[in-house]
Amino acid sequence: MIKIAPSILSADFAKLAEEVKEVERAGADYIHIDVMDGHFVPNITFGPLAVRALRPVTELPLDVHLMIENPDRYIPEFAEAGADIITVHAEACPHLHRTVQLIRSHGVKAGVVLNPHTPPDVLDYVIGELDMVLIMTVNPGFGGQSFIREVVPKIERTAAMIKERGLDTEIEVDGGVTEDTVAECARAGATVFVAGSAIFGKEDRPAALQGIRNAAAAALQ
Ligand SMILES: O=C(CO)[C@H](O)[C@H](O)COP(=O)(O)O
Repeated sequence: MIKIAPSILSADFAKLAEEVKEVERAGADYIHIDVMDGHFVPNITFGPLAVRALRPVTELPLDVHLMIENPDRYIPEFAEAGADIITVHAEACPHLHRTVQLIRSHGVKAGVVLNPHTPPDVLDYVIGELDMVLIMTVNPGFGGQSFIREVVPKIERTAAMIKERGLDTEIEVDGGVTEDTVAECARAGATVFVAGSAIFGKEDRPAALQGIRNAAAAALQ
């Protein structure tokens, strides 16, 4: 099952609702919202108010990626704003298990994000609590960066860990995902593909989204 999660970081912020509706009509599975605080990453984007504003715009799950320090401070607000999935960076959470429990206590799906340099071993004692693992294939902070191919074996290792334990945790990949790079991620075991510039940077968004989905599907045949 292949899921496509357009990242609104590359959308036109002046017409965000229309952009979200367009990718929903085009068959997107999740709306990926990149929350950046200017501390954990050097960029600033959306807060809970943006999630709240987008909630009535779409029926799709809102996949909220927190690239922030001290996420525990804001998880309740993002949950109340309408997030369906909240992912937090392992690198930002000294008490990762507690943070995951906090997300789940709000009835929201929980995920952990790994930066390109972070080994999957950090998931060892928490993976059973996770709905999603998000593997970054760029250093977080900006859209439009080049795919870091060295990360692909980490997708394979994570997929093997999930399979060995009989879990159904989703593996999402984020960063530089295009028609050209999605195949190797799919073959490695990823099932959810975040794409920002490869969708919103294109004139024909439905064709771009379908192109990524087709390339992932073809890789699995
Ligand atoms: O988390 C992210 C960056 O930190 C993003 O989701 C990223 O914006 C994806 O964009 P692109 O597909 O253009 O690489």
